[in-house]
Amino acid sequence: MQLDTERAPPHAEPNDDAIIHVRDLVVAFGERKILKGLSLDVRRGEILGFVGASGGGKSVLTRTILGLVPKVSGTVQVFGEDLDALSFEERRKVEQRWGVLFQQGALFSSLTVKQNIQFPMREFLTMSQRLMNEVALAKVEMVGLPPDVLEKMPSELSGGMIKRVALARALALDPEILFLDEPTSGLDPIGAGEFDDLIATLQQTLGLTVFMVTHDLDSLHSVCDRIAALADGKVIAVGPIETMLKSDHPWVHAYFHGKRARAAGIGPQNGHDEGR
Ligand SMILES: Nc1ncnc2c1ncn2[C@@H]1O[C@H](COP(=O)(O)OP(=O)(O)OP(=O)(O)O)[C@@H](O)[C@H]1O
Repeated sequence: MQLDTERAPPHAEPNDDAIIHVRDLVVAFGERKILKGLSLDVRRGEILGFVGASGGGKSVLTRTILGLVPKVSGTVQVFGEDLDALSFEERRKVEQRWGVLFQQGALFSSLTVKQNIQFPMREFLTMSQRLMNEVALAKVEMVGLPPDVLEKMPSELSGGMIKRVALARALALDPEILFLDEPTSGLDPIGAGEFDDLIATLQQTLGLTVFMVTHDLDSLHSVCDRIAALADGKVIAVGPIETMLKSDHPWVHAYFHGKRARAAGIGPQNGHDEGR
């Protein structure tokens, strides 16, 4: 089986441009190992799409990087820091430097949009109400929503608007890294395409690094600089779409050569070089 990792071997030191550095990561629930020695670098300033079969452990990896799931062994460094080695206060400082959009949007249903966006500000910072209001307004505008959305309740919003509000909240503290767990799931193709465009624009204007778990082949094609594929508890291919097309791992091959991939414009017929 061909290993397509274009990165250094698993025991190498982090590259200077690796803002997230994962080596030999093992995560298990009871006896059941989900991640079995996974290694991955996410480079500063890139949009990395993370794909893999359903139930394969994509969310588990995200949650482990965020320090929400304990690891059995291996190394996880974010901004060069090993979260497990940090004090509570140091860890909170690191947590302020990332924003997270979980799969379901996960807004607090009893809070207004404004209160949802201000939640991380209240949790991590001491800011006047006036300044928080200004920031909340700037964030809704940043994600393409009108100011009157600020006083609405989540139940009054469409699915696409909820995703945008959740994104505004993830951006509340001006993060350096944005974690997105299936950001376009549940959106219609037009809404998903607009959300992809928004991510790409924000990444460029804010200089973000984006780690995006997705099943959406359109997103992978249109916004991701690189893709990492998870199978059997490891990253078995990483690189641009062309690298995925070259992989002879059965899952990666089936995923990137299937009917849906062709419909998303992925493949040699669309100018992707498949040559070895
Ligand atoms: N807290 C937990 N306790 C026990 N098992 C868990 C826990 N969290 C996740 N799992 C299991 O780990 C496996 C990987 O789950 P995960 O949610 O990471 O998959 P995924 O790749 O994100 O899937 P999907 O694409 O469907 O969202 C699943 O079998 C899941 O049941």
